[in-house]
Amino acid sequence: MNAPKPASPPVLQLEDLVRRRAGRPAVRQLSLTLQAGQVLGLLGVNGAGKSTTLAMIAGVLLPDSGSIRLQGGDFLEHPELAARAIGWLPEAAPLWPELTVREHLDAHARLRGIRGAAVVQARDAVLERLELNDLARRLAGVLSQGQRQRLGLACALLHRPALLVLDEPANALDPVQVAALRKLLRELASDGTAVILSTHQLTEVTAVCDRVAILHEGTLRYDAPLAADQHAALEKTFFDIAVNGRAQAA
Ligand SMILES: Nc1ncnc2c1ncn2[C@@H]1O[C@H](COP(=O)(O)OP(=O)(O)OP(=O)(O)O)[C@@H](O)[C@H]1O
Repeated sequence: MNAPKPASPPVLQLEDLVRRRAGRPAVRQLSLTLQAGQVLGLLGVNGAGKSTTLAMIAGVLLPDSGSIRLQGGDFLEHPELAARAIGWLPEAAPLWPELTVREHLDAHARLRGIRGAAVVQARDAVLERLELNDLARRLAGVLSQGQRQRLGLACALLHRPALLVLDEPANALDPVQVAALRKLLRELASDGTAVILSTHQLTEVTAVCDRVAILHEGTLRYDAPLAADQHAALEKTFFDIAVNGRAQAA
């Protein structure tokens, strides 16, 4: 008889993450696990610690203590794991104004270790997916905010990461592009990509996420699956935590 196949490790495991900023705790003892194909919405009021959490997951900010495992590997000991496994879109996509859209994608491909014909393949796929073909030769410095956001997302997706980390991804997008982003995230999730996104928009969470976590003053106060049609319940939980610091019984 064949031995049962071992289950894949979670895409992301945070254990007791702590990070102080400007001498004050920004994230406290944060633990959570994300599986392939899950879309987690990270909510919280301004200053709750969302961006700090995402920056630690993306590897651009070191935790003071705690551990981060990516696909089972210790990410803090092997930061190179992030280049392969993570696609990261910070709050404002970091772009070089003097490079074209296409040059950005080529540069990102090389940074991710993609070489030769695979560069063109990866670049063309995201140009198509993010509807950037018409802008391929345009300089990033003259793109509109929404177009910059789409280019940032294309850079994050280029190497088909196992985990996509998005800080306010719908910022500056028009309603047509918001709908396209929702569809894209659902498609990625059904292909097994894990997504963690922070947002202030509860509607974004109810539209695309199957799980929601709420941070308050750096502490994880809520983490639960989100079924369809739960917008009203989520709104109540969010405001309970934002105003009283904890969820009230239904
Ligand atoms: N660069 C920084 N230097 C010092 N303190 C910072 C810095 N960035 C954030 N902080 C502090 O860390 C805490 C958490 O901020 P963070 O940006 O993670 O929250 P957030 O939930 O993403 O907020 P927002 O919704 O406003 O973007 C806040 O108290 C903030 O003042």
